[in-house]
Amino acid sequence: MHTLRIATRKSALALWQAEHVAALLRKVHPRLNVELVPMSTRGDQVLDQPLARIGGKGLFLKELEVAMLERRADIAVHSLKDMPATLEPGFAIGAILPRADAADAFVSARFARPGELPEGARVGTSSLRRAAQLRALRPDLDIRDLRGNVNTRLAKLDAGEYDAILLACAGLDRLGLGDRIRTRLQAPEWLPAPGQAAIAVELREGDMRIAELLKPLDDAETRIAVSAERAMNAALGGSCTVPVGAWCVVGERGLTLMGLVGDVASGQVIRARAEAALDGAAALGREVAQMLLDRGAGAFLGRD
Ligand SMILES: NCc1[nH]cc(CCC(=O)O)c1CC(=O)O
Repeated sequence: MHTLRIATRKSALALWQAEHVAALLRKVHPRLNVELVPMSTRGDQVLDQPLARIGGKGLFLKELEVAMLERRADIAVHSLKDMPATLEPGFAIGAILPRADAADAFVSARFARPGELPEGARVGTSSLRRAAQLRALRPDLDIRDLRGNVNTRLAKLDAGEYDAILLACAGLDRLGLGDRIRTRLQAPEWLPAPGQAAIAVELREGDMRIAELLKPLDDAETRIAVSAERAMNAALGGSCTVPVGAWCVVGERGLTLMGLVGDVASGQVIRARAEAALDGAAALGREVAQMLLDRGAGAFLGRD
């Protein structure tokens, strides 16, 4: 019997996502033996500095990719939003699972929505995108960095360090913590990160046997939506050190992509939106990126 090994980070959310992929693979390939290979990454170890400063998204992938190259694992499971715009050479995405709720969550014991927060209230988030959008809504708030996995962040809220925190709904829902969500912050007013709430399965490029095993897990609609969002992000420079939000709706007739670039310091947010046919995701992403640049987003991206 063949064994397929899944490299995963050790956080509760990462393990849930890897187990989810394992369960789906066992279901579509009943004779396949699927095992998890949990490991910790640089991104999990360095918790005392803002993510944007310590080198970005590749941090969460490196150890998992080394495991695949050394054949200690065959695939790796990631949150797509944590993956860089371009993968390391030799790796590819073999499947993108159907998307969960891509909204961000407003979590607080005392307040039901951002508008209810008293002046100067402390809000925790490690995401520049969330901080910029919140500042645009409420310039008076005291927005503070908040790192750590989902349970650590909730514990810091419960300990009274913050009046509210912002997280991804998908992560809370997956961990059975959806009842902590007071408001789901949704498009078009509030945009998620490109690829948020989608789970991606990475494999060694050219590994056709594994690619075939992964194919039944792929969701065409999610793949189209996130490719528009990621193309937009890539055209803007694709780094996680700038606040970029993107949300693509796949309708019967075509795609609608909304994008924004924000500035945490000034609380300014630049928005753009365009439509395209179902087969035009990548070009649509580049078009919305260009619209954002034409409206002055370059100044926020550190180039013009
Ligand atoms: N950056 C960590 C991370 N990566 C993916 C998710 C949520 C799950 C998802 O978007 O698929 C989270 C937690 C969060 O942002 O609150």
